[in-house]
Amino acid sequence: MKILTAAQTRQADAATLLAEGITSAELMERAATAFCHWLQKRLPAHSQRPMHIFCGPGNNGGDGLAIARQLHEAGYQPQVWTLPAAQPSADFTLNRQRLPAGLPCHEIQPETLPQLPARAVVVDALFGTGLSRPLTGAAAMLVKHLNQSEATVVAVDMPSGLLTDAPQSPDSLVVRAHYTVSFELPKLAFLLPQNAEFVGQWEVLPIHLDPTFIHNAPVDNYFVNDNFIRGRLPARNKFSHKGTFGHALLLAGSRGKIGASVLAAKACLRGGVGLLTVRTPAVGYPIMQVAAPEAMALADSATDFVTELPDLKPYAAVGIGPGLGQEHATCEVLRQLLRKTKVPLVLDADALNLLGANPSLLKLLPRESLLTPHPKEFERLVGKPARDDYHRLEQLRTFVREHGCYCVLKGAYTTLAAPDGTLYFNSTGNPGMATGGSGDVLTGLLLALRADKRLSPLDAALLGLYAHGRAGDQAAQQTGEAGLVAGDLIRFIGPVLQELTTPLPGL
Ligand SMILES: NC(=O)C1=CN([C@@H]2O[C@H](COP(=O)(O)OP(=O)(O)OC[C@H]3O[C@@H](n4cnc5c(N)ncnc54)[C@H](OP(=O)(O)O)[C@@H]3O)[C@@H](O)[C@H]2O)[C@@H](O)CC1
Ligand SMILES: [K+]
Repeated sequence: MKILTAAQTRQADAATLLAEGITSAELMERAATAFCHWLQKRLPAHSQRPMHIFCGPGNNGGDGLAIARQLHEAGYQPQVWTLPAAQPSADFTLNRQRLPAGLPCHEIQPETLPQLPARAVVVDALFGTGLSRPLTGAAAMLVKHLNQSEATVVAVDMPSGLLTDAPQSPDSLVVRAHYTVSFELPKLAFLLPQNAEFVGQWEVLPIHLDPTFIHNAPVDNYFVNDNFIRGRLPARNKFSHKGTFGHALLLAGSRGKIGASVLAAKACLRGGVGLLTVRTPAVGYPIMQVAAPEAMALADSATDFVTELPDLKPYAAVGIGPGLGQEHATCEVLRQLLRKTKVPLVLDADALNLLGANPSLLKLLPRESLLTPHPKEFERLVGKPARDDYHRLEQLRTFVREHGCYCVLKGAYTTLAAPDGTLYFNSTGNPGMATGGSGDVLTGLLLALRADKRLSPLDAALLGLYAHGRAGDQAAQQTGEAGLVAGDLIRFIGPVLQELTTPLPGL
């Protein structure tokens, strides 16, 4: 799914009117109907909860007025509140005129703000994608009032006050919505942690914007949902052999952190790798042999950490990092690996910390390497903290362009950056996965997919992120989010990959 900017959303709106020969009021009606269906499914008219619909002067407010009329027709008893405005939009004015006589509509004044008890439902249709500056005056006062109330707040398209694809100044007022019901495509603002308190739980409803416009729109950001992933994982050919799926090498583990290497190894095996060899410090050798008998273990001559790089000839891909430690000798192994490898690399955890601490190593990074930092590791890699989440995304784009690599920034919407700077926001996963070892599982899975000769680097990375999150979602259904441990993810990898495998075309 593409993520359009606010300006592109306006263009998509115009293109749809042209392509379908409809008026903007008709498209607004479509959006309002989609919203009302969403609400009606969750809140029946007979619930009798007080409902207040707050409308701004533009088309977001127009949506609010159309929503009010449709809900009124469906048996709800909403009250409408409009902001005083010199020049409301044409579709606002039209829908204002269309309000039935029996539907109360008030202009908002400081002294006439309604009481909003906990039972009340607020529909926030003040501002959407057309917001152009911070809220002031009556709008600011109203948003403060909404945020102080205990009512349930549902935002139309955007929580009012939030910009679609740029940061607003830190002291800006923004509606804290419990739900944001948006149209057609997700907005960048929904995917960033700093906006979570405003956006709440979000959903996008189709309103059938012009598919040709969307198809041709150049974008920097994608949302990776099921549709986007389908078709990327080919079915296994009956005559395929171990070589097709590659022989992977994993360099991982140190005393006290052999578990990380075991988790990564098991995930790699379940990710479908042909063969797996694990370089482990001697202390990990018997553990690996027992815990993952399908993997071959190569014991290092050092007891506690990895000090030797094996001959790289047999391998289709190399993963390094989980539980590795940051000993000087291990750092030298990483340096040699970066110098010598001719196959794809997956770098995680301490491998990234070593890169961050030794910038000369970064210069050796082979093109198309795949790095999987969490925000703190990423900060160490780039050497300075981000001002905010938008700045972090810019840092990410700059980093991958500079190093010609793929970088996975782990978080609620784990973000893959491709070497050209395009960002892909993953949709799967849950907070239960914020637990030790979850990243090691991801590294193992990505290693398996990078060793699979049938997959492009981009497809391998996208599939890995998506399948990892989906395995987490399936595991959490059984364990609950709090009870989820990283090892639970592993047994869901196989079934999830099976689900994502492209079936034969139907007859
Ligand atoms: N695109 C689509 O596909 C579809 C879009 N639809 C809906 O349209 C919405 C976008 O509508 P929109 O463009 O009219 O913008 P909107 O957010 O209502 O605000 C603009 C108005 O507010 C004003 N204003 C701005 N900031 C302000 C401030 N801080 N304080 C005070 N005023 C401020 C601004 O004035 P100006 O900046 O011109 O001075 C202008 O008057 C979109 O979110 C969705 O809900 C659906 O109906 C159908 C499909
Ligand atoms: K809104």
